[in-house]
Amino acid sequence: MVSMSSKHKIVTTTKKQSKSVVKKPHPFKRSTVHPTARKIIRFEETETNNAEDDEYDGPTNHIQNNKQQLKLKVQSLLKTRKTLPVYQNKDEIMNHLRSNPVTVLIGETGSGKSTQIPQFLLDDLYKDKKHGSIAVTQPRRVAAINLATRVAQEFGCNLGSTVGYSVRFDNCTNSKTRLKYLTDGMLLRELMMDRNLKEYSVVIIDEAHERTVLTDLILGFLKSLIQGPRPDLKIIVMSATIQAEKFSQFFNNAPILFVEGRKFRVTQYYLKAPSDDIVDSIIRCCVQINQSEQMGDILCFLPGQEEIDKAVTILNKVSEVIAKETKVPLMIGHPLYAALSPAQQSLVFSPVKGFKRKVVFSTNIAETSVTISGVKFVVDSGLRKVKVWRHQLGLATLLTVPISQASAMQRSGRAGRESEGKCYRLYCESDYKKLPFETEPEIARSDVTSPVLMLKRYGIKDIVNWTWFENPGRDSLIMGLQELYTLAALDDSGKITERGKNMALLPIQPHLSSVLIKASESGCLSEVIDIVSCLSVENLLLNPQPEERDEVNERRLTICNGGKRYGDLIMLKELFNVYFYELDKSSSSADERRDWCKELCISYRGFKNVIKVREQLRMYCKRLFGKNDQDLFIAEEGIPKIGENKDEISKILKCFLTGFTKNCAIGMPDRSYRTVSTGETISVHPSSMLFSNKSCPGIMYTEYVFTTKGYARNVSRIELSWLQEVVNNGTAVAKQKVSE
Ligand SMILES: Nc1ncnc2c1ncn2[C@@H]1O[C@H](COP(=O)(O)OP(=O)(O)OP(=O)(O)O)[C@@H](O)[C@H]1O
Repeated sequence: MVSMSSKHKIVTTTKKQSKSVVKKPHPFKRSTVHPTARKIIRFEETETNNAEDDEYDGPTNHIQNNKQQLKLKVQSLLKTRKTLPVYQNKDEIMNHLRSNPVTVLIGETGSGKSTQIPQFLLDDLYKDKKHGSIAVTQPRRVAAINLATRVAQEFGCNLGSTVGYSVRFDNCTNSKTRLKYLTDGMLLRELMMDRNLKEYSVVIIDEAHERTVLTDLILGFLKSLIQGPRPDLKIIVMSATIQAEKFSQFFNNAPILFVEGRKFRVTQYYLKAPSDDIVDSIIRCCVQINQSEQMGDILCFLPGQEEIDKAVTILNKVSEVIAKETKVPLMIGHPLYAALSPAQQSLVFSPVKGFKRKVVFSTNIAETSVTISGVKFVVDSGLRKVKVWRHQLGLATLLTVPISQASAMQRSGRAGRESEGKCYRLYCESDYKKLPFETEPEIARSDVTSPVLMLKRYGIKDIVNWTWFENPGRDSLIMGLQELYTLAALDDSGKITERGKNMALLPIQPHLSSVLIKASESGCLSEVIDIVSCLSVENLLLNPQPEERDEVNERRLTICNGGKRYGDLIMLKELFNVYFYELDKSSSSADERRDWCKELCISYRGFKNVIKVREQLRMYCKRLFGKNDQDLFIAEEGIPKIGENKDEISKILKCFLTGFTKNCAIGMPDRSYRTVSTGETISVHPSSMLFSNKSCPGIMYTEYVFTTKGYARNVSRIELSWLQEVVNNGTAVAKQKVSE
């Protein structure tokens, strides 16, 4: 059914049939794990369309190679497409989109918004021989890649030709691409290069309800574009939940189009009593599903990498034993989180063969837009990790918090993509009702330094009164401006400097960008790129089990002479050198490298990612700083022994100090550390090389975590004179930029 918001008349309706669901006793109830789980929500089901297959009405001239194969795939997928509520209402939807410059489109999960609407628009572009392309933004890279892959198949082209994607460090498009799925960060980057987005005739903001900082920023930019230089740009804001009014009001009461109906029902089950060990509960739930349910894969949502890695290890061990003893499918656990390489992430999409059941343990990166073919069951811990920025202190804290109801719906929606599904919520129904309805917009709890830099790069003078979708507040903006001034990205009059412009073009946070820029001036770019690459990969160094910690630290210390004295940044460089120069470049086998990583409790996959990020950063730096290979690779003659070179180390650490001046603490006579920004006491995290070194005059850290108290992570030893030198230099740079 397609209808306009209550303010508007209903355009058209198709028949909808509500089926009552017969309540059968469910094995979940008999479980030793969740004896009290019960079914409480029924989902309505829309009537499926049994219409005859039409001829595919898309253009045919885009099919280039392997034509026959692509065509066969198109035809088979067309059958599925036609059952989607969005496809069934194609004409009404397209009439509406054609006649409105901005539309807010609301549809249930799985109704076909993300895959179908862009294709209808693409057909229109071809039919009407129009110029321009279509951009579809996604909050996450996994979703962008997954959708582009699927849509290329449905459309009948090779991925990266007519349909492609662009995510950080991976661009799969060519000059013929007309439909591009891209992360919102990439669209913002394009905006920095092409102010009016000339390339596009349509921009679709998908999953707008996620309200990431970057989505909010794009909404603001789009509004100023259609009110200014691009009145012709068509904008579609797509969302699965009911924040519709807010989006509509922002775009001067743009019409809201509701596409009702989901294809498959998902039944929810709740616990009667809350569980306190979420990993244990999730494993038990999987075992129970495996024993009592029909074939079908399982998707589990956990808050973070640590819980996921633990769950994968336990499940794979348990599963082997159970499968030997009883006649149940062998469960194969797979992790899915942002820090994995794209190749590792893509493994979760491969089907498992034989009498096996795939169990994917994911963070919320699989929560929206992603379809993992074969998944019939979702198990939801109800938790997620968020970074909360305390702008008064200039510190970010990582917290595990309950999700919103909207997130819970999205998560359960992943079970009903190809057939009816079941969602097991590992919390009580009463707790579900207490959850906030929507996820709090990220901008309300984030550091806005990076967004402010983008706005400045774009030429916005009055940041406070810009077309914010949600204004982050004066205090937060002023903190962002101050931070940029400290980084010499802005001059005294608040204008962006050349340094600031370069910082905005690098695909990393402003603090790290400023470190790279300083390194390019100091002649240690190559070394600093290596360290920044390590820092850009989440959880490269894994947390050893408490009983192994001393042993692992001892092993790390043996390799890292410099790290022992100067801390974690130098240790990263030393580890990188061994991995890259001694293992990766020599003929060491993958197994040898894996074993080396295991001994030191380092993520092997993480290191492979580091190498890729490093390549990309080198490319950016070459372009930006006009460095040639010799400048960049000068340190590579022989195996650099960074730990023995004091001057080199101080040069490197001073570069980091330019980006992290605020993240420093001074050693006190009682051997505690006090932060330079607020005077608070801060402790060195036990995971740091400097944990038991109590004699540093000062420390610099790239991360702050708050658990029972404030901890500095990624800690380096600094001399207080360096701090003075860097602060003085910073002021001099700012002054010089003003006089220029
Ligand atoms: N990679 C895929 N593999 C198998 N089926 C897929 C895939 N991608 C999409 N589909 C099918 O197309 C349907 C519509 O997907 P689409 O992403 O367009 O829905 P949506 O309305 O955008 O939902 P959501 O907002 O939850 O992502 C899915 O329910 C599924 O049946």
